[in-house]
Amino acid sequence: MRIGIIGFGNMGSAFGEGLKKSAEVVAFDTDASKKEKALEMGIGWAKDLEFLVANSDLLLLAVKPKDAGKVLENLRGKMEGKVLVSIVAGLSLKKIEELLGREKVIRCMPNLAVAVGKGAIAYVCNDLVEERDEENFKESFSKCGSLHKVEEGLMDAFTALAGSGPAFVMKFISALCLAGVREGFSYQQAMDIVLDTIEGTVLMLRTFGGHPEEWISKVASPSGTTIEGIKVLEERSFSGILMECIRETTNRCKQLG
Ligand SMILES: NC(=O)C1=CN([C@@H]2O[C@H](COP(=O)(O)OP(=O)(O)OC[C@H]3O[C@@H](n4cnc5c(N)ncnc54)[C@H](O)[C@@H]3O)[C@@H](O)[C@H]2O)C=CC1
Ligand SMILES: O=C(O)[C@@H]1CCC=N1
Repeated sequence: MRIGIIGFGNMGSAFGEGLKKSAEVVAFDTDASKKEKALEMGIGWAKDLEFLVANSDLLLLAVKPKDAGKVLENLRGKMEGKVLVSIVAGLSLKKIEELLGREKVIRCMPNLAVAVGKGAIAYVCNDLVEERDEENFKESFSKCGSLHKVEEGLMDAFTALAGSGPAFVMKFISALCLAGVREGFSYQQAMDIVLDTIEGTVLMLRTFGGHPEEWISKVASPSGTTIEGIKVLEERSFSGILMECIRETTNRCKQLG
């Protein structure tokens, strides 16, 4: 399988790391300075878009929303039945087909954790994508994280929860680290403690299952320490704030469409 990455920025290069494990990967970017990083990663470099398309079986569109339209118009009539996978936030299958023409398209929403093979990746196929196309997609992209086939109507919410998710998790981690510093740890000590606690908590939930609120009751001893912290989170509407965060992120994604 030969995969051509259009746009070798944050996401294009992150995907390159995972996709090269099971496919021959070539990249193209209008910013030639990205070439060095691609070659260092063992990824080929195409001198132009036409060369990339001619030497790929599947194309990954990894440019910003503002740049996607002109790329798709440049690809029009050149796909030769190949699959286009778009990770552009808010860009619907319908809009892609308006720009590209009636071609095989998979709308995909990953997150940056594809860089370490632990991405959360949603996808939806248009009606022209055949079973073998989807299998080829899953074979390569499953090397970059967990795949979630979703209805296109949930893609904007997935973008908010998972696509933007690493930024919200990093904000949570940063706040806990600062809290640790406030109590007397160095920042590095606090980060080590926080990351161990989050990693252990995730593993506990994935290993034993159950509902997060059940786990909170296992940790919060009667009249103990934890419940004082939970009280602050409830009083300051921690859950409500996160719901609004995801709602506004989802709405912005809809606006991009
Ligand atoms: N950053 C993230 O965590 C996520 C981003 N996305 C989506 O991925 C897409 C890319 O995002 P990033 O990688 O963060 O952006 P980026 O700005 O880091 O990378 C985009 C790359 O596209 C290149 N480019 C621009 N016009 C081009 C053209 N005509 N032909 C070839 N290359 C061109 C730019 O030079 C740049 O290197 C966006 O549509 C974004 O919505 C999706 C999920 C997560
Ligand atoms: O912030 C953005 O628009 C992109 C899409 C999802 C994550 N980053």
